Amino acid sequence: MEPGDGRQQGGERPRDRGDLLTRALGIVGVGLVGGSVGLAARGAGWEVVGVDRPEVLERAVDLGAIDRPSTLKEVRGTDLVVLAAPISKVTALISDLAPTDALVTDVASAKNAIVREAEANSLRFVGGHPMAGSQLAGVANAKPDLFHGARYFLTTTQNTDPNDYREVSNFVRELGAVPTAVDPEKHDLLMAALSHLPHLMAAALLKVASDISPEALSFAGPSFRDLTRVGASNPGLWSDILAENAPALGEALAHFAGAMAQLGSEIQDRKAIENRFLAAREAYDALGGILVEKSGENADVAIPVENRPGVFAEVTTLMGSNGINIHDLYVRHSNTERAALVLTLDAKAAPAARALLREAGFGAEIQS
Ligand SMILES: NC(=O)c1ccc[n+]([C@@H]2O[C@H](COP(=O)([O-])OP(=O)(O)OC[C@H]3O[C@@H](n4cnc5c(N)ncnc54)[C@H](O)[C@@H]3O)[C@@H](O)[C@H]2O)c1
Ligand SMILES: O=C(O)C(=O)C[C@]1(C(=O)O)C=C[C@@H](O)C=C1
Repeated sequence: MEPGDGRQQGGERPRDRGDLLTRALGIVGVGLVGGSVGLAARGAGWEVVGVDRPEVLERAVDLGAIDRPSTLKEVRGTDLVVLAAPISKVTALISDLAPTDALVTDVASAKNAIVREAEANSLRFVGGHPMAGSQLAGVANAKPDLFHGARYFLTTTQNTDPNDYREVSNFVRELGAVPTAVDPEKHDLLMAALSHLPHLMAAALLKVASDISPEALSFAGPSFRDLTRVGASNPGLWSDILAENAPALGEALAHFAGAMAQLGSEIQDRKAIENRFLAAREAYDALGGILVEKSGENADVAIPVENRPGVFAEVTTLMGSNGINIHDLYVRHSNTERAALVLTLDAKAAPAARALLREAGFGAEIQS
């Protein structure tokens, strides 16, 4: 798409820099996620304008998350618009933004209703959702590398234009994330189980322990902390997300209640509980770590290592001292006695890395 090709309906390009290669990005809602998009996009050469409250935009300019403040009317003339306001505001923003020929995406944590609204307004729309974030809010907590290596869902429906999908997925790669196509309904079911239910569970666990006595929480160990970290999430954001995904979350909650009741009925049956934990461990092992996009140029090398201090440094030093660049690394089975350290390397360097690792006494396999 060329800038200035007559797409603007009620909007102007933010700035005519006489440079056809400068791409203009409009971000509506410059908070934690919108600000992180802005920082990453500016780093990738986009001109970024933002729409939010004046004090937020002032801060966003100071932090380098946007080039300058803008308006909803003006962002209609940008090449790409990212809606990054709270989820309950997104459907209204879509109808306020229409009509526009700009390509529009969003970052909201539930997709079905938003995608339907965009299609009803005939927007060029590809819904988005980065699987990265934090319990913090606001542009002050935005980070340019928030999306690095993260899965980034992009919704597809029978109405999705393949060229629009390609443009948005290229943008997602520029943010450092890995695009993953998903049907909006399936996305919401997955998120109910993988994100929304865990947030509710954290709130419930914190309540159960707090109800025992006021000081109960001060006795908590690592397992309770691991399970409840997201209980400290932004309350406004989460009441919004959960309400938006209520139908799918209802299903996940019913399933969870059934699973808890089943476990409760088996507590005295040691064999049954042992089998439940064996199944749980297998499921946990399948979680993996950060996502690395596989291309013909990269290969993963999996190295079984003991869970002991210094072992990762031994491996990374071995690679570094032999001029082998590690693009990414993650650990599988991180809570067991042994772990698998997985390195992503240039495919050409993988055989040499395997030989070096084996010489140094590590098992190492190349995975395609
Ligand atoms: N926080 C996370 O971990 C996370 C991760 C992935 C996706 N998301 C999604 O990202 C979106 C934003 O979340 P966040 O964590 O960045 O929240 P945030 O509170 O940090 O930022 C939201 C921003 O939107 C602004 N805003 C509110 N109403 C607006 C409107 N009508 N027009 C323009 N701006 C408006 C607010 O002033 C604020 O600056 C949500 O839809 C959420 O579902 C969040
Ligand atoms: O890391 C966190 O704190 C998150 O909650 C991130 C998290 C999640 O994994 O559930 C939360 C909401 C987003 O929609 C995507 C990712």
